[in-house]
Amino acid sequence: FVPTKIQTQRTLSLNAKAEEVDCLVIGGGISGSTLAHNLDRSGANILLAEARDYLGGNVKSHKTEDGFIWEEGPNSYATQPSIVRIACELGIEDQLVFADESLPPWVNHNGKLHPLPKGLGGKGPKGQLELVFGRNGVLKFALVGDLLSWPGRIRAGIGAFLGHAPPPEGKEETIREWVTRILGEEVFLRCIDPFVSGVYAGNPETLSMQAALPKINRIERIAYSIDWNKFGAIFYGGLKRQVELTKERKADPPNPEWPEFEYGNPGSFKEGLSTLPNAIEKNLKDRIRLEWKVTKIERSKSGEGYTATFETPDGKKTVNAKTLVSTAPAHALADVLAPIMPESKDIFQKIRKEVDRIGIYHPPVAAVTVAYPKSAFKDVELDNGFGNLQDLPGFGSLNPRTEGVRTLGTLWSSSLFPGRAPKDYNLLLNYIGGSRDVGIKDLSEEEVIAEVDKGCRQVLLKDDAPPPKVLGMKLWPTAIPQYELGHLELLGELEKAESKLPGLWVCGNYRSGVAFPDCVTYGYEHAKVVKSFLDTTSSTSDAKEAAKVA
Ligand SMILES: Cc1cc2nc3c(=O)[nH]c(=O)nc-3n(C[C@H](O)[C@H](O)[C@H](O)COP(=O)(O)OP(=O)(O)OC[C@H]3O[C@@H](n4cnc5c(N)ncnc54)[C@H](O)[C@@H]3O)c2cc1C
Ligand SMILES: C=Cc1c2[nH]c(c1C)Cc1[nH]c(c(CCC(=O)O)c1C)Cc1[nH]c(c(C)c1CCC(=O)O)Cc1[nH]c(c(C)c1C=C)C2
Repeated sequence: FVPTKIQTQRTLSLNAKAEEVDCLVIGGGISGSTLAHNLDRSGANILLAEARDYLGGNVKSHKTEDGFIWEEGPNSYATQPSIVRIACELGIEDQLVFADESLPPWVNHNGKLHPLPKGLGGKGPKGQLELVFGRNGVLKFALVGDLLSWPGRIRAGIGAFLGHAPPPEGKEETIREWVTRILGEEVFLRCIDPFVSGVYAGNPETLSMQAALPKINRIERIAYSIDWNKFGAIFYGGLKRQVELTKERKADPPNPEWPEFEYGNPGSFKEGLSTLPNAIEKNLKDRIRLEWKVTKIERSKSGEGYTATFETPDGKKTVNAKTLVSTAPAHALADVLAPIMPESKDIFQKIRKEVDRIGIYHPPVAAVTVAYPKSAFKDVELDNGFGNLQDLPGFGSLNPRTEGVRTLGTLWSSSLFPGRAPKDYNLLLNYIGGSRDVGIKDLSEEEVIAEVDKGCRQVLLKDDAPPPKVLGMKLWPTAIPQYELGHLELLGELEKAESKLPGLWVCGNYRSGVAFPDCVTYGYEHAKVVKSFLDTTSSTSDAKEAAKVA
């Protein structure tokens, strides 16, 4: 119990210190920091508040004295114009590095590595037909090296070209249901299952096809919209999607002064991905509040805008903001938003029977970086003329869940970008855990590293390889949001609740896409939305003031 008088005094002293801003951005990951950067450039008076003591969220790069550069979270991005644009604005364009796009991702099948087809990240085996879908939704026509058996290829060919069962009416499909319906079980197990691990660390039996891989799902909808489920219907959908992509690119072409880049090419910065948030931090300086954790968001007492309360190393702080954007993860929000958005608990803590979850699930993933001498790698020639495994010619390797390797996948970091390891070493970033292996969070660091070392030996190393040089092991307890069945419905509810709160937006990678470039593009696009809102409301209040004076 606090006597009313003291309570009032405390409120007054808090109010006396409250900062006033045009836009308060909560969460300093890639979404929040790029949004703050763009708003600041537009002339808005902003504040960026982040719970941790650095900007970047799950992006964190390291450099060691003995010449390794490694990442605790994401390793690369598939290049989009938004990344090149922001790098130029921040003066870090000379730090951009792009990998050789012909480096394929490999899939481990029956103890042998097979290049993953073009469109799922790789260039694919030359001169062969593919039969899978690219992430951007473009259907490629190729048969995949010897990753698929002949019956598997025939089944996929029939499904793609001659016809398949129509989508079930009124029922949302999982990724597994969608792929097996169209292309068959083998394509699912050998191509799509590892691909889903390599993006969501997820479970294709609970991920929603429509929500998690929307561009691919759209191809089928386009094909069905022309009611032509015969030879070439999906082919037509793929072509139509390709035309749409070309139009999108032509509508917003890259600035000719920017460094040249290829859409979708894997990229980073010379000293790692943290170069981006570090440059934003340097630019925004006193507009950033680190170790500020938001605990409550309310309507401002004035009735205009919002008041956010933070726990900080200097005690409780409040900020009054005309507009407020949250980019904090979904699991951090239910209580914080409750005073202003009564629906928030229903949305962010919803019991979702269809997938046996509460709210939007973020599974644990451990990122373990290890290095082995090049001589420790198997001396075997890889398929399709890519060279010897000792040179690690590729993006990385993925382990389908049927292969008995606990590690989901290994990025061949020193092959992707030059200068990441001393010349006698190969640097490997392993991801282990995810929706289908949540037990990872209960292991000790040593146990996780031992599992990763075992996986590297199963796939890449000679029997007598020395123990690894361990550079880092980071457990992300809530790593990547899962776009599972019911996700789009949940986002619909959020949109409805948000529409009742003008000038407040609840955003993040659970809404605008999980990829690093999606977050950078979001920061660019959403700044326009906020700025336009600020401009409209300030011209309305100017008009009101003018009317009063008159
Ligand atoms: C292990 C891993 C590997 C990945 N690999 C890749 C990859 O190779 N390529 C790729 O494109 N993408 C990759 N991703 C995905 C991509 O990195 C993320 O989706 C992206 O970085 C998310 O950025 P964000 O700003 O939306 O969220 P976050 O990075 O989660 O940022 C949200 C921020 O909000 C802060 N916050 C939380 N609660 C509060 C609070 N109460 N008050 C204030 N602040 C709060 C957090 O501290 C955090 O900094 C990977 C992700 C992970 C986890
Ligand atoms: C095996 C586990 C994981 C690997 N990466 C991730 C996990 C969980 C996380 C991740 N990787 C990418 C994204 C963004 C996806 C997107 O929508 O673009 C996320 C969330 C990027 C990515 N991963 C692979 C490809 C081909 C791409 C796109 C290209 C790029 O960003 O440069 C495949 C892949 N992922 C992993 C490996 C080992 C691998 C292929 C060999 C690791």
